[in-house]
Amino acid sequence: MTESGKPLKVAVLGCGSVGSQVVRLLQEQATDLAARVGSPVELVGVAVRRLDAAREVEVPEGLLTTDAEGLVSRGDIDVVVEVIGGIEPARSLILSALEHGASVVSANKALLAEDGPTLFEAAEKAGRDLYYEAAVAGAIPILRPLRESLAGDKVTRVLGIVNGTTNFILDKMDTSGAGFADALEEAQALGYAEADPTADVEGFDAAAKAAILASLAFHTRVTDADVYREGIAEVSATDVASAREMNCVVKLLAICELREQPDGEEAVSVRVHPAMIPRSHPLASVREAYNAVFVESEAAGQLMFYGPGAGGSPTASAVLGDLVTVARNRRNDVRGPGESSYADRAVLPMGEARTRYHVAIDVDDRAGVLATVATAFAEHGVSIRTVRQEGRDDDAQLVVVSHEATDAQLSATVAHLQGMDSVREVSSVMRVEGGAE
Ligand SMILES: NC(=O)C1=CN([C@@H]2O[C@H](COP(=O)(O)OP(=O)(O)OC[C@H]3O[C@@H](n4cnc5c(N)ncnc54)[C@H](O)[C@@H]3O)[C@@H](O)[C@H]2O)C=CC1
Ligand SMILES: N[C@@H](CC=O)C(=O)O
Ligand code: NA
Repeated sequence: MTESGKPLKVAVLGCGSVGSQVVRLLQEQATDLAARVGSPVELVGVAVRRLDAAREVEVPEGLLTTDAEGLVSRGDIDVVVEVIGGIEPARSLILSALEHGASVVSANKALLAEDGPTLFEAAEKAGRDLYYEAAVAGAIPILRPLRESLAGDKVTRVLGIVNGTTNFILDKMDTSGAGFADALEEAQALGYAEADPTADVEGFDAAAKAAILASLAFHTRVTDADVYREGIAEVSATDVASAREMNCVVKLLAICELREQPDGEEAVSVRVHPAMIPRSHPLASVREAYNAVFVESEAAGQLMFYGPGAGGSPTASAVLGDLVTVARNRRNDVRGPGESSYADRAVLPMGEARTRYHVAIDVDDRAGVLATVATAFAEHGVSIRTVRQEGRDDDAQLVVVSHEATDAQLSATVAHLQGMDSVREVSSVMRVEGGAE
């Protein structure tokens, strides 16, 4: 056991947006952190790519190094904070830190979603902690509640707005009627969206977070490769207006569900895509670049976690929370809860996901067309909840909202519709989530 009073040594890898704020908080909160941990928390090294780069924080003399591997393998480091991002060298550095006896705190959703099990097994073998609260929804405490507070309950569903950039864009489209391209431009001008917004806009960032959420919620291993993903680039101003007419709003959702199979086994379904949700749903009120995660569990019912999902300082708050936890554990020579994957559940293909659908179909405006469209839905077992028709000279648009069906049933229906003479185009298909059937 580390003696009371003996400093716990912390190394930070990366001094960018998050790392600089971690370094700042470690310095500014040193007295409180020592009191909370029970020993001083001493920053002993900060690995950077370039010593002469401009930084948002002043790093004390002699702590900067470009030799990250040398820092994590010193052998006397208690906690390594990895805020470099990306797969390599972050993975090798975390593995080396664990092998050399350090516990690890990381914000690296991409790495945890792609190769979490390798890291969890290394932490287990080393008898050290690996915590990553900042990796999902930034400052919002969601991973610890799933791992610890809800450990005695059964989580059945997690619905998350876990990407601030796309939420900002969709919110702009909803409030101003802007198209996707204009809203993206505004997000970039305000610094929310990166110059290359692919990871956010195409849903890769949210899919990584969905994999991490599903793994913790359902005690099983889910990687980003298991997650069905669609981004928001195809969401049109018309889709957003259509949602508005139904008193809904379009959000990019990470949806993790526990599904009972016909054989009684439970499997998981994990998907990220734009969806309409009723304006009365708590997630509909999540505006601008905020994040929120809505959790449904058997005993607790419905819970909502809300706050800033990104930004250097909010993300550093989550990193520091983990740091205090693992530092306390080091001081007491114990480990906190590690990976829980005992349930070993299958991940269902997207075709087996069940939800409702909003389908806009451009058709010839003549007698019998509505009946043939309804027949196409019926033939694939998709029950229609409502139909609305808007006439335009000799053509019309039918807007069909279905009851729950599988994605495979809906895809077959759309293919059928597209082959019909009276159908000019299936102009939009959007899933509808978060409401009563
Ligand atoms: N910025 C945010 O709002 C959030 C970030 N995260 C995660 O936090 C991590 C860090 O993100 P940011 O700080 O935004 O990125 P950033 O790009 O601002 O900072 C990363 C820093 O690591 C440095 N670096 C890269 N390779 C290095 C190496 N081999 N040795 C030493 N330093 C190296 C870079 O020079 C850069 O300064 C990522 O995993 C990201 O996904 C998570 C939640 C929110
Ligand atoms: N790019 C992400 C920030 C980090 O998780 C977002 O827009 O939410
Ligand atoms: Na978080």
